Amino acid sequence: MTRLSVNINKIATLRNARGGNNPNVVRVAQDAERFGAQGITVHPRPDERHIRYQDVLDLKEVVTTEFNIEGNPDERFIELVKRVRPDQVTLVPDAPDAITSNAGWDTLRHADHLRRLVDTFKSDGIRVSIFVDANERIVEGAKATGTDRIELYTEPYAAEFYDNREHAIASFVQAARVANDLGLGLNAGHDLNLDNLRYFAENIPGLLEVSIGHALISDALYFGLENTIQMYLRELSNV
Ligand SMILES: CC(=O)[C@@H](O)[C@H](O)COP(=O)(O)O
Ligand SMILES: NCC(=O)COP(=O)(O)O
Repeated sequence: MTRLSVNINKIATLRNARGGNNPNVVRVAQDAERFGAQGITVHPRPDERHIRYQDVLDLKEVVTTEFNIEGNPDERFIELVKRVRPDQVTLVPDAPDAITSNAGWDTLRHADHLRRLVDTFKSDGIRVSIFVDANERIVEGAKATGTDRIELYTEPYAAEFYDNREHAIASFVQAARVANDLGLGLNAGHDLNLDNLRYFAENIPGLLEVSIGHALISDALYFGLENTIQMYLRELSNV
């Protein structure tokens, strides 16, 4: 079974546009759970352009499903995650000025750094996932850090999906097989949507979780949040 974690960054983007508290990020998280989300994901960035560090503290008080905090592990992020102790932390190597996440870790080059991070979070009982490209050697490198899971960066899959889905997914299937063989848990995310989700989930062995934000929140403008979450869950059913 593949679980759906709803990324609520874009709710905070909308809230921040006016400086008030509408929409209310905490309330949306609670509603998303009520509508069937099996997890809540947030990605605080140093400029707090969407999720603020205070949001993460507030969400910790109310989230009852899996709480997943993603981000680049700078000092402030590490301190926040260790204070909040979410169910899962996902380490993402994006630069502070990146518009959005645009690559996974080079787990070979940053092996020592990642090993230390994995140790520090695991010693607090936090499950660790490392954001990676679909590349066998990179997955093997992730295993060597001691991480519990990896999250496959799915933007290249999403970008090629409409032209050639078999080709788009091939490297992801291979990377997933390696992860399965190594006993690494498997998550995935970035640019997954109602068109490409089922094909991905049906073809990736051992896919435990997808985190979806941008497309899901955009779809909610048309279909409403409750319907939209149900539509995404339907794409994940019977896979
Ligand atoms: C790690 C990942 O792929 C997502 O967290 C994505 O980066 C969403 O972040 P933004 O909402 O800031 O684009
Ligand atoms: N980890 C990926 C995520 O949380 C959401 O990414 P996106 O759906 O906003 O591209």
